[in-house]
Amino acid sequence: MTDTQSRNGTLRIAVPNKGGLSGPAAEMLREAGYAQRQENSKDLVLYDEANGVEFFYLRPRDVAVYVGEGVLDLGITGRDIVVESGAAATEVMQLGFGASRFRFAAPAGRGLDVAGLDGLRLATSYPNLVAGYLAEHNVTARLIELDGAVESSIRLGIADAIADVVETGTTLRQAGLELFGEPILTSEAILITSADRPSPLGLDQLQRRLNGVLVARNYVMMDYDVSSEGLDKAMEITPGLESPTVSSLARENWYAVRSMVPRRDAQRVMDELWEVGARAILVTDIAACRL
Ligand SMILES: Nc1ncnc2c1ncn2[C@@H]1O[C@H](COP(=O)(O)OP(=O)(O)OP(=O)(O)O)[C@@H](O)[C@H]1O
Ligand SMILES: O=P(O)(O)OC[C@H]1O[C@H](OP(=O)(O)OP(=O)(O)O)[C@H](O)[C@@H]1O
Ligand SMILES: [Mg+2]
Repeated sequence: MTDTQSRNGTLRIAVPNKGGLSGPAAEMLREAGYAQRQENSKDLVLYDEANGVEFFYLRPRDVAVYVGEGVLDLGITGRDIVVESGAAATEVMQLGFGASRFRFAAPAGRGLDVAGLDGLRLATSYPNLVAGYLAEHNVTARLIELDGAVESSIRLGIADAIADVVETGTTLRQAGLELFGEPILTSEAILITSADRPSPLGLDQLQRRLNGVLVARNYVMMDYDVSSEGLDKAMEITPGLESPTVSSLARENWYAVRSMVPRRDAQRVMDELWEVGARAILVTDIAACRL
């Protein structure tokens, strides 16, 4: 069998081969128990026999095309890229990495707004996404399509404003630009499938695994001891996902409580538990879970 021939019953998943999404996508799949190619590998395809999944390493923009055409069952890429491609792809789940906003920017102090773009030159690598937004707002600008480093286009005199991916905003600031208008799109890495075909077999299991990774990343397990006086208040502080586990301790009127807590709240929750009399408060990472 050649690299790209279909294997019966195998789930075929497109994964970014390059760019900012490629490392985190592979890491997430690895954490979900799938085989992934080695870092810096140039492999185009990887067959994970144990899980019955075949991974195809493609350009992020092409991921949307292959999945939209129904050639591959599922794909991981950015929401902005999917919208730009116009592919017939449906978002199945958000993956919690690759977050960005797609925004307009112009030289700082120019005071431009979206209506003011009428008749101006607007540089972008996402012309379809921008054209759709401008049409909705009845604005006609001349789109200058560039491959990247769009922030330089104004200084170089080819454009008056830009529309581009913003993560930290550092690139914009360094180019002396400032944001204007509302975000055109809020993006992150997503799992997509064909809009025209039935859900592929195996999607549910993949989703459960990826969800498990998200929960393991975003939650910690918190254990503590508390006396009967503080128990109700403590349980209010740590309600858990469904309900905390409460077990009696050998010491009379004392309980051991176990509950999942959002990772980012862990320190605040520990302070609050301490205030209501909880002691021996322990936080542990969740290595994996299925909820
Ligand atoms: N700081 C960032 N810069 C660029 N893209 C980002 C950033 N943060 C998140 N993303 C997302 O990554 C995707 C862009 O991936 P893509 O591979 O096209 O570009 P890249 O990561 O900038 O790589 P390159 O430009 O080197 O090809 C988009 O979905 C975008 O929203
Ligand atoms: O808000 P920031 O954190 O500064 O990140 C956003 C910048 O990063 C990306 O550029 P990239 O490095 O991918 O180069 P490119 O423009 O050539 O794609 C993107 O196109 C922005 O320019
Ligand atoms: Mg880029």
